[in-house]
Amino acid sequence: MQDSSPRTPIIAPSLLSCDFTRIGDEIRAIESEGADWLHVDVMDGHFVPNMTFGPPLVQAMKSVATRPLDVHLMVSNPIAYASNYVDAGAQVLTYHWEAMGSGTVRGAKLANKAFRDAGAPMVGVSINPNTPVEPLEAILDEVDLVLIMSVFPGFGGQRFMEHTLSKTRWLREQGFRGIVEMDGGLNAETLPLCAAAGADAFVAGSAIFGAADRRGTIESFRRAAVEAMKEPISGSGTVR
Ligand SMILES: O=C(CO)[C@H](O)[C@H](O)COP(=O)(O)O
Ligand SMILES: [Fe+2]
Repeated sequence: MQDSSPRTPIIAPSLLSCDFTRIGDEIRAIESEGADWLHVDVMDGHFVPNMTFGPPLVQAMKSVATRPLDVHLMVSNPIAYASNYVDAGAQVLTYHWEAMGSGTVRGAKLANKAFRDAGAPMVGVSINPNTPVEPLEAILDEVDLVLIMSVFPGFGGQRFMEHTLSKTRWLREQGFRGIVEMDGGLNAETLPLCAAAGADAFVAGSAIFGAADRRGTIESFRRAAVEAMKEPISGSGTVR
């Protein structure tokens, strides 16, 4: 089944690439430059080899943000921290499939329930580039968003992995009506491929915060996504 409802692009700059010494100013600026969501990469030094934002810092971000905080938990025990991040202000709270019982339907169902019970306004599940998407079929009716990682999680500035596009297409082929978000290596060349494959939320860190003209970059990303979304979902675009 194909979903033919119109999709609206969500551009989500990743704060991982902002200037941490001026994070409040960076949030205000990127919102005024057109960000729809603020993507917040939470890393625990265990699930991924990097560490970033704890709940107090996310709460501080929330105190200046007017746009939804899209919190991507790259942590080994997401259930233990769900209520902390909801209380801190996460609007979208996403865990990793691989973190739950090494990737099981039972584990994911536990996380979905725990996140709902914690009061998460939107619940998301994410998969790494080497994790198959098909097992998620059993939980698609329980989540608001699926985040397809197009790089291995842990660091910004990596190269987009083209094979991940087929997972986005597969989700739409199943008739998944929630948000499909892609994250990692998105830029002017790769973002339209994600949109054409069926994604509607686009995370970009280095391509936005590293741009001389952030407003123009966000605008051009949005235009490219709108254009790509006009076509039926198909094809397997190539990346040079
Ligand atoms: O989840 C992430 C890394 O684990 C980031 O959201 C992602 O890497 C964004 O950075 P860039 O756009 O520079 O690839
Ligand atoms: Fe992320």
